[in-house]
Amino acid sequence: MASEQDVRARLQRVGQEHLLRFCAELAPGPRAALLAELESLEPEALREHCQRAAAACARPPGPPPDLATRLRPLPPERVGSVSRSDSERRRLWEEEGFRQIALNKVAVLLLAGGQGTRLGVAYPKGMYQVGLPSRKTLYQLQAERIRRVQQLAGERHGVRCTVPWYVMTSEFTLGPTAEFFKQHDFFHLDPDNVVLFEQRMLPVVTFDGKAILERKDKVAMAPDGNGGLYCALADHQILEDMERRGVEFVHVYCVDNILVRLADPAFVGFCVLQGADCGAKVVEKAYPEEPVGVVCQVDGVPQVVEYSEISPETAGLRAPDGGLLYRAGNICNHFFTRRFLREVTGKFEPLLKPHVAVKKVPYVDDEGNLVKPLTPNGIKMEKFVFDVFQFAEKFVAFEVLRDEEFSPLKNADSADRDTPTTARRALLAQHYRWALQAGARFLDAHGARRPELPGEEPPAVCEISPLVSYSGEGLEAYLQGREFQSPVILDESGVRALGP
Ligand SMILES: CC(=O)N[C@H]1[C@@H](OP(=O)(O)O)O[C@H](CO)[C@@H](O)[C@@H]1O
Repeated sequence: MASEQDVRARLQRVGQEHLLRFCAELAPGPRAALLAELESLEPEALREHCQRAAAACARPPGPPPDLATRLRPLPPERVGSVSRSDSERRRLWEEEGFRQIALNKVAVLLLAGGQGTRLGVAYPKGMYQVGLPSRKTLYQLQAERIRRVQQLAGERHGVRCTVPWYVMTSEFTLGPTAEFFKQHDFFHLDPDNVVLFEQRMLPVVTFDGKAILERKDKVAMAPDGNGGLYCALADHQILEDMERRGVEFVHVYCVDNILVRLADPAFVGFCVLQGADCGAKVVEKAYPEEPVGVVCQVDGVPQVVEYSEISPETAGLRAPDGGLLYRAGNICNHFFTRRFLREVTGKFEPLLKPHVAVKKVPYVDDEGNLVKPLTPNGIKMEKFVFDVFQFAEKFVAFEVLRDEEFSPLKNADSADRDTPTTARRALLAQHYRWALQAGARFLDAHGARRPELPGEEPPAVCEISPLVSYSGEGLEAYLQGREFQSPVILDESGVRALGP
């Protein structure tokens, strides 16, 4: 290990020696930990990172002034739509997706390095359970959807097949996620097919370009954004692992959407049949200020303009049909060919521009007191996973129905939207719809039929295990013509009424 002197000299060279200002008073353990942490920061990279952060932050906030004139919606020929296509076309997409899954060519990759700050929990978001009757967590729902889609593809093609699950974690989420998966026996997936890997962390920087100490013995670090994926793929030889397994197509998604369809055969099939190397699932934006990125074109090149980087005027523009002009809302579900990912990691990654997020970051002041700032004081630099769309040879978007596929968990229940309550409702409303379509009827406590028009809360609670149905299929056998008293759970062992 390098001596304090060496570390100090390196930091002095790049104007960051303040990071050692409490070193002398630390006990040997914390002191060694701090020196090890500082030694791992390459001085020139640290200098560049800090300067870049301060410079980026000094630029006027908001979108570049000419962005609005360079922006266009995606041309219709690049967009496939579930609602605007006939059932035969949808069947063809799905069939192709299942075929690729059965050939073991499809993997899913979860972006799970985030800290869940808005949700207000200290553990990984995937471990959150939104209060479903089954108490299942997001991770469990996802694992079970993988199992089901493997089973469906396998049955169609008379094979056993695997959809490997790659999980990108960060320093914050790796330990607890690995532990949680073990505790739950990988939700009955083969642990060999669940690959956890870690994204990089970057120092958080003050407005004048100094890395922040969050404790006397620790630099404030933050994950490098979900676009840290591309460095992490290279750091951990994930593409080589995919190649060994014969994976050609990767469905990348973020952890917080309770309705996410892992390895969605329709989406995968659509992208494959289009010959796309890169694709994004979108839903129609609900309202101009909705915090979702818009998938569009800038100077004719496909891109996502993030909600934090679009002006309210542009977001509110209307198309001739009265809908939003920029209506393709990004739901963080992306399709990539392995070949494209290889190109990105090998060639394009350094061209991705980091985005600036200004946050309140706890720090130690010059006297060594821990301060929780009331106003933002720290710059986090993050790359965005979708910033690679510009490099695609053929980019396509796939529009799906919000009620069926998008209900993200972003905020605590004190907020109006995207909360545990809205996520739970969205899932239960979907399952209620599926049950009705499959011919179930629900009775109230007095044996009377419940009205069948879902309001905010579905009129009956019916939770369907992903192991029974992935997207509403196969339910008639259990439900056709049967009457149930709410609440009901339908899992592998059949329909189970829950006690009062
Ligand atoms: C960098 C990135 O991927 N941003 C995504 C992602 O944003 P969050 O800041 O994680 O909420 O999820 C949104 C959908 O839930 C999507 O609309 C947005 O574009």
